Amino acid sequence: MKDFDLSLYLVTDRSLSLNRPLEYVVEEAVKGGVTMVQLREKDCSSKEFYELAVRLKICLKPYKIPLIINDRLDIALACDAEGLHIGQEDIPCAIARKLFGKHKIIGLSVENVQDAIDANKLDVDYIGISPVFNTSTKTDTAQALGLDGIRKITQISMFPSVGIGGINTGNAREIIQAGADGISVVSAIMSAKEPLQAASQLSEIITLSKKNIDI
Ligand SMILES: Cc1ncc(COP(=O)(O)OP(=O)(O)O)c(N)n1
Ligand SMILES: Cc1ncsc1CCOP(=O)(O)O
Ligand SMILES: [Mg+2]
Repeated sequence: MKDFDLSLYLVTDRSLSLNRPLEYVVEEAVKGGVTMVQLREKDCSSKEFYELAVRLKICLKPYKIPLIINDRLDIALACDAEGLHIGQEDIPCAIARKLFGKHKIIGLSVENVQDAIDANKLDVDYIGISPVFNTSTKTDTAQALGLDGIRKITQISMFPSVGIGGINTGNAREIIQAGADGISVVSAIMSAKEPLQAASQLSEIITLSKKNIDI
């Protein structure tokens, strides 16, 4: 049984970390309640990506928080990450599964209802509903799905899900109420003045939303 909790999933972006070291922000976020971490690097060499992945793996190990690598199966294999996140234009899921192994976590982005129907035939462990809202963190996205998109996709998907895109303390509750198992955020934690506090606030909202308790 794969052991992972999608409740509060941090996706990194060093350009949004207010010049603080990546490990500092990630560790504070984990102390605040982040349950999964994805290393997402769009502009660095393979060497740097690999070195960052190894450092984050060491940083997360004492907390037993899974490290997921964005896009790059080679880096995920090289650092023995717990998981890989792929999108619709990335390496095909079947190939990733074959090379990465059945015990590893594979997440797939779904950008519309048809993607979610197609994903039901694939060997993935979770889906990222992407994007829920427009965001300046990633501009090459499909059309925003909104809360209605989350409702439709979670109803037909066999897999646990996170919403991603424009999520913060103001709308996290709605994401869970619409049917997602968790939220995935970049700027709400990476750019927070106090990442520990930001994660802790989001974590509390998710916990209460799952119990259907008013805040
Ligand atoms: C949890 C999660 N969901 C969706 C995405 C987006 O993946 P993708 O569509 O491949 O886009 P990039 O992140 O590679 O730009 C994600 N990274 N994580
Ligand atoms: C990586 C990614 N995939 C879809 S939207 C997005 C960025 C989300 O960033 P933010 O949480 O800052 O809106
Ligand atoms: Mg991708």
